[in-house]
Amino acid sequence: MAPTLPQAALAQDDSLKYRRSASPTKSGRAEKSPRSFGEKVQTAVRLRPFLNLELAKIAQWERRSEHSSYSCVEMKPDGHVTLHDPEKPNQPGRDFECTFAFDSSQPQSSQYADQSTIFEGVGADMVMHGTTGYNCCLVAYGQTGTGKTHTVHGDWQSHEHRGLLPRIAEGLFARLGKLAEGDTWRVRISYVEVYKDRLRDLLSGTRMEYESSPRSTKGALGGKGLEVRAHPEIGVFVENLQELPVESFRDVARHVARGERAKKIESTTMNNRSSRSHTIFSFKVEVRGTGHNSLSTMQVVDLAGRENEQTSECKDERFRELRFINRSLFELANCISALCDGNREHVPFRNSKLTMLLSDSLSSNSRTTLLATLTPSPTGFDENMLTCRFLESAGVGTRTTCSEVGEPVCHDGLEPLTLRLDEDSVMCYLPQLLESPSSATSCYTALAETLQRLLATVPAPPKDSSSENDRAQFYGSGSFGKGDFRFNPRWCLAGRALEDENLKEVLYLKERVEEETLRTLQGLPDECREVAHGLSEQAESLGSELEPFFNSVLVNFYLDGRAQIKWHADDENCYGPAERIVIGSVSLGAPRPFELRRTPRKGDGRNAQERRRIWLQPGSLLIMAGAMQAKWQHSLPADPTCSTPRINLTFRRIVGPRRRGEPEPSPADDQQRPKGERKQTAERAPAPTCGAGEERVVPQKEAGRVTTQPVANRFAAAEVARRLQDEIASLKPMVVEPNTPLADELTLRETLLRQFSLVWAEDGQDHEATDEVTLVQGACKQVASGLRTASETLARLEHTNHSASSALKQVGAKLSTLQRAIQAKGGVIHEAVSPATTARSEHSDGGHALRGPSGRGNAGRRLSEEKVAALKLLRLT
Ligand SMILES: Nc1ncnc2c1ncn2[C@@H]1O[C@H](COP(=O)(O)OP(=O)(O)OP(=O)(O)O)[C@@H](O)[C@H]1O
Ligand SMILES: O=C(O)CCC(=O)C(=O)O
Ligand SMILES: [Fe+2]
Repeated sequence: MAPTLPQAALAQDDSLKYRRSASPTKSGRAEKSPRSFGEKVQTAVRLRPFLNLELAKIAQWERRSEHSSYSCVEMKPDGHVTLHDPEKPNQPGRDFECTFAFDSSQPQSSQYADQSTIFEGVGADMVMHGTTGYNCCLVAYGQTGTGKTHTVHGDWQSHEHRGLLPRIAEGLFARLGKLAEGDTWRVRISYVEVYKDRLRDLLSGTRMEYESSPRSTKGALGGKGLEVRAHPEIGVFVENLQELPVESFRDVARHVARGERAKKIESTTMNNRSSRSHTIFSFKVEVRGTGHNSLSTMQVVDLAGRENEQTSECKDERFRELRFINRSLFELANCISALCDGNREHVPFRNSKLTMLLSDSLSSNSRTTLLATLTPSPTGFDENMLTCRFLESAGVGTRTTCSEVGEPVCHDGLEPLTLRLDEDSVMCYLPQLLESPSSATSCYTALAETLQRLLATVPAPPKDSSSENDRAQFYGSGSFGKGDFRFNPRWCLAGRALEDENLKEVLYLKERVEEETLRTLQGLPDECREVAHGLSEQAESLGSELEPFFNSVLVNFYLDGRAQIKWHADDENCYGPAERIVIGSVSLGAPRPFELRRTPRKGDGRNAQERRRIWLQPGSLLIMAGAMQAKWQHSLPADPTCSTPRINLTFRRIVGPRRRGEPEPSPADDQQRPKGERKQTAERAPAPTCGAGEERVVPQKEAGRVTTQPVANRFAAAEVARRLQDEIASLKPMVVEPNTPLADELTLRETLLRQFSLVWAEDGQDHEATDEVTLVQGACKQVASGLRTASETLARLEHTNHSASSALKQVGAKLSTLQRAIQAKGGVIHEAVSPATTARSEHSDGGHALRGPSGRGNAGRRLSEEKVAALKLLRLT
């Protein structure tokens, strides 16, 4: 049965097109061409049948009639695959397109793709390319137990059940046998295993054990150490790896059988013969003929299977292996993202042995096939989604990740780490803040439950995967009073009312973080303590009973690996001088990488930056101290291999608001930053701001109790506008007739939105820095009229409507900034609607309006009770 091919692939002889685009060099190595990665990569998906264990599970569901249809994957013609979320049976499913979609789920079906179908689809081409001087590479990728090894190897002994590799070997020798008379050929093979980021030669013939040190270059006892090297002429190679000459399929089979015995295979709950290592099998094919010589490499890669670290039942050594597997797959995904992003100069191949080994195949003009394996089991839906997204990212390639340059120093061990980043910046990492991994899990579960409950009360985020969705999707901040904690969820600037929450998990974590931060900072080596000036003094105040050291926390909720936070520093003025900010960051849920780079300076080349990466484990504590926020930036990059949520809590100390007279960063300052920096910084989830527009000096003690702070920045503006727009969009279909209550509400919200746009449009301008009093006046008038309309809107909307009142609070914050700005420039604040004035009006509770120096104001306008109430509210902020 032929594989299902998209029309595009049928329309042309793709192999011919490929051949024309790159010619083999004299040395046989294909030249680099401008061909983009997405173009030279083909993607294939193979769906395996249900396994007995899975069928048993389905039998259980059937009894409880929970599921009406079983397979979560639908294979369609033309390379289309649809994944159905078993939890949402009424939704249409998510479509993916690839070059080949092989359906091996039902052996009886006429569509059934057996081993020979797979070879015809993706293997035969490789043989053709390999014997005509082109490099090619096939990478089998997928969740553990989905059939990668079955597809790559199958049963070598059986003609019918042989997998791709034996079929490629067969095809290769068959083709070489048909070369013209006089042509000669030579084939050498190698077989290397990457286990826990260490290499082993599977053909070396010795029964090998790994050395204990992961950094050792000696991969095996009894054999020479293997190391990946890069050579400008010959490319990437493995030093000391054997390349054995072979002349027939039988030779290859014999060597592979021996290698397979040495391979790291263990039984896990997901697969009783699970590959715990990645293996790369290479054929080097040299052909010498009259008029042409060629040399090419064909690689067949059987990756170890990805598995969810949160749900995995793997323990001890199996779990440690799993972490290495997932990390290296993350690096592979990162490289593929970088390759797809045509603008990226650097691909982070050096971050793992696996990616280094594949770098030539992926980056030179080699033909790459990514073959992903899927399970039909509904329990595998999430993992299938990740697998398909991985393929999609290779095909579409718009994702950007942040680990593009430099050589990060990685830390993913379990031992504590203290890094003196430079003369006065220190970072300490404790992989386990809580007593045990299980207490981290239960803390995560409890907190996640509350956050999910809060999320359920606000509008869902937009479905698209636009850049808006690319950062932490939910955040909140809170502060600590005496023995309690108030949390303000902030996913909901224009959403429904949310009760403040006293999250006891946060209180508990805070106690642990303070204790550990104190201990860690006091225990720093002298030279670190001294250079990180202010640390000892700060550490002392940690012990004070009167005042907690950390008086605020920012909570980020990352739904899955797509949510990310781009490069930034937590250097808002409210934390005090950037040279001495201490932040304690707790991670719960999915492990994610965290990256550091020096704050870019003007003129820095893209590769100039020093970088670090550490993996933040669930239950870990990262302390950033000294001048770190002044000299370094951090980011939490997207992780295409992560499907589960993560919660991060950064405990901070707010020491006061933006200092008096200090201007907001002007667009001119912004221009000094390297390109690309501005947008990223603006887009990050805001820290618990102390009110960018607010100048009231908050006494230190009071700072701990400030719970609601206006978020006066462009991010918030965009967010408000977007939320309102979303709401309007969701209301529109419901409005059947004009003059209905819903239609009225819609109109009101639209008005509110317009007002916001006006108000916030001003936000990018630096009112304080300019001498243009008129500018301030203009803005002031806008705000006043925005306030008026918003108040009227509030009056007509439900009194308790949180969206309107929180929106008003922000308008209010803006208003008071402008009031002060006008005063500073000699303008006149006209308390036009003083209590005395309003006493003459029907609703005489007081209120005020604002006038610019021109004297034209809103005096005398009657204010409704609601508006007055709203204004009172505003004055509290
Ligand atoms: N297409 C298929 N037809 C029949 N059985 C299959 C198919 N694919 C996989 N299987 C069976 O599923 C089980 C798991 O397959 P396999 O070991 O190849 O998975 P894997 O993806 O390599 O797993 P890991 O990553 O853990 O090594 C095996 O018992 C295998 O025989
Ligand atoms: O999630 C993290 O680990 C980092 C969060 C962060 O940097 C921030 O919120 O400022
Ligand atoms: Fe941060």
